[in-house]
Amino acid sequence: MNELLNSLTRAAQETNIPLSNHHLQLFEQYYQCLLEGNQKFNLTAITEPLEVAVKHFIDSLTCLTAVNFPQAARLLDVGTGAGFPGLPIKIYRPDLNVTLMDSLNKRIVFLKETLNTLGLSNIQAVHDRAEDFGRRPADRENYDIVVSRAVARLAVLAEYCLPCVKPGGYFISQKGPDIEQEVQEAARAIKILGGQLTEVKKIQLPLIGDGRSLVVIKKIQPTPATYPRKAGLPAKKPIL
Ligand SMILES: C[S@@+](CC[C@H](N)C(=O)[O-])C[C@H]1O[C@@H](n2cnc3c(N)ncnc32)[C@H](O)[C@@H]1O
Repeated sequence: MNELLNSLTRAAQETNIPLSNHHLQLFEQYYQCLLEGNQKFNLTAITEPLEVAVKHFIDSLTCLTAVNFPQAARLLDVGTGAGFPGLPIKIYRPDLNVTLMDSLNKRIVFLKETLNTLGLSNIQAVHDRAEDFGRRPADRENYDIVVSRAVARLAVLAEYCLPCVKPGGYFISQKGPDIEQEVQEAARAIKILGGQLTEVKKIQLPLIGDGRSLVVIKKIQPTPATYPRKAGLPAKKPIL
């Protein structure tokens, strides 16, 4: 077995996320796309098989341990970059209807090529800014779950993501190990935008042991129509 599949299998066992041969085949294809795409699109500094298996693929799949993802749920990944965490989640759960969104078009071009290669259906890559996307009637409050990794501080990210979550749905923010201060700083934004902090789930990545946090926020009320504010404003003047 090659190094990627060997690492992925061991990491998945340790995390209690069983992977089928079909999953492994798709992850291997995705890895090849990442390596090839990296030369053209400059996608990620992480390219070693063990690191990609754990820090990209398994790290993405840990979102599935945060809340129940209902069958055929609509999932949005804000600032997906090279597809994390949305694409590994889709590989694992093909029943989900997934939208990968990013404001950088070259990442979307890469993702469209990759989705073609992997032959996945019910998944789309969309070029947009979160602030504009969240105001579109077709997308606003239309996702069961919104995920995001490494895009912005939580107070800013809440304004990017919560407007798209259906009331009753969840926003899962993937963060590093020391997140308490950032969560506190975002408390007002989360409340104003209609969210309620449910849990900060601590994760230890298998094989390498690095710590991560999943900040789980439930949407309990509709987001006021004034949010998200116009592009650039959430980052420039976060709700604090
Ligand atoms: C550091 S990368 C993280 C990519 C991926 N989520 C990951 O964890 O590997 C941040 C990504 O967020 C995107 N981004 C930043 N601000 C955004 C916004 N306002 N709307 C949509 N995408 C945004 C960037 O283009 C970039 O691809």
